[in-house]
Amino acid sequence: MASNVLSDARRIVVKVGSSLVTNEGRGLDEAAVGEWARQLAQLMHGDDAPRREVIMVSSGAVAEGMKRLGWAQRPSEVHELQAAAAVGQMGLAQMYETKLREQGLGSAQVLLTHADLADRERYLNARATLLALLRLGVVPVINENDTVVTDEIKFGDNDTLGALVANLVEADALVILTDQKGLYTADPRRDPSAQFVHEARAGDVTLEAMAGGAGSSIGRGGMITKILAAKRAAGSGTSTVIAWGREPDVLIRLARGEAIGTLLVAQTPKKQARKQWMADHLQLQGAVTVDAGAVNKLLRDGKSLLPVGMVAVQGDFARGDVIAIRDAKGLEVARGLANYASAEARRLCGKHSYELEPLLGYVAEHEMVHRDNLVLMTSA
Ligand SMILES: Nc1ncnc2c1ncn2[C@@H]1O[C@H](COP(=O)(O)OP(=O)(O)O)[C@@H](O)[C@H]1O
Ligand SMILES: N[C@@H](CCC(=O)OP(=O)(O)O)C(=O)O
Repeated sequence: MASNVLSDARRIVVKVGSSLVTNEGRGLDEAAVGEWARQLAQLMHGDDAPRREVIMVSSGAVAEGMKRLGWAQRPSEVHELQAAAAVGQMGLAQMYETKLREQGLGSAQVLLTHADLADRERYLNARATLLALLRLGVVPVINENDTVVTDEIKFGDNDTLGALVANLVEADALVILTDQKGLYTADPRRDPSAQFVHEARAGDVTLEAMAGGAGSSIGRGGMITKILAAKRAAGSGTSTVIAWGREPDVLIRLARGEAIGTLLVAQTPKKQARKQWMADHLQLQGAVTVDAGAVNKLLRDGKSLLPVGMVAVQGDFARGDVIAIRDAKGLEVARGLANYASAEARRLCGKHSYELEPLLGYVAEHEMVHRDNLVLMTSA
């Protein structure tokens, strides 16, 4: 049904997991990376098909660092993990550089944190740099900047990072290569009767119930983060394929339209880029709780959020920060740029527009969040 998703894709993000890259933690799998590099070269310079732009998102720094440091057990101490990532990332970068160069391709290492993408200026900077690299025919090889991340600024897993990168560059497809053939109705390591899922809609909540955590001690996210990544990527119109990284010619065959792996088709309308940026914030500075009338105005009428509909304010945020808008049950119905800082917002709860100036001594805007700066996170 949707076999043209990959064959039509011009800009592709390929994410590879730790267990593939490091041979289940035994050490960098140069042959596998060499294989992907060969396929990338064919996709990028192929004579038989339109040329593609490819970005790699590669895990494996922690697993490779542990191997190089002689650690059998994943450390629980965060700075040890970060040290392992710093050691392993050297090996990863070196290997990609060598294997891509053997294919006549340039490569570039890009290490990101969530804080880089949450800040609008740095986000636009990262986007411009990645697009410049693609124009130059260079393959960006991206990983999380594990050495400096704290809980507040981390993506957590590279499936999420892959989706955010796909949104950042408005990729046509996200290919997640892993150690399984794709998604099964249950974790095939635990349930031998699990059925293979060939195709589904990205964002279908029934998929989340099928997907479990990581099957090995090497991977981080497991299948659930891949399913959620597909849902996230669908926001920018990106469809996702989850496939086995050792499938012969996997990338080339996918690009030819062959149905391998699990295809998760993006069907949600593409969000405007700036709204997608807001939707992709993994951590927010704060939130406002609004009444049922305000929820209706936002979801059904596409209106701005006015202070009169606000009931409570949570967190500590500044004007211009992205904040969540929650209903009385705590469900995030929308998010957007705050026109007032949290201290002022607390004073504005339930107030009509004509009350704002006497209360504050000035009026910046009548809306707490203007509809142009607002993205819905749920449907009516
Ligand atoms: N429904 C499912 N279908 C396929 N794999 C699943 C499912 N639920 C859990 N898994 C597990 O997810 C693992 C892949 O995730 P992970 O180990 O994080 O890999 P990667 O390092 O490639 O990101 C598989 O090896 C499998 O055991
Ligand atoms: N940034 C980490 C990747 C963590 C991660 O998400 O791993 P995986 O589930 O194998 O994709 C690393 O390079 O070790």
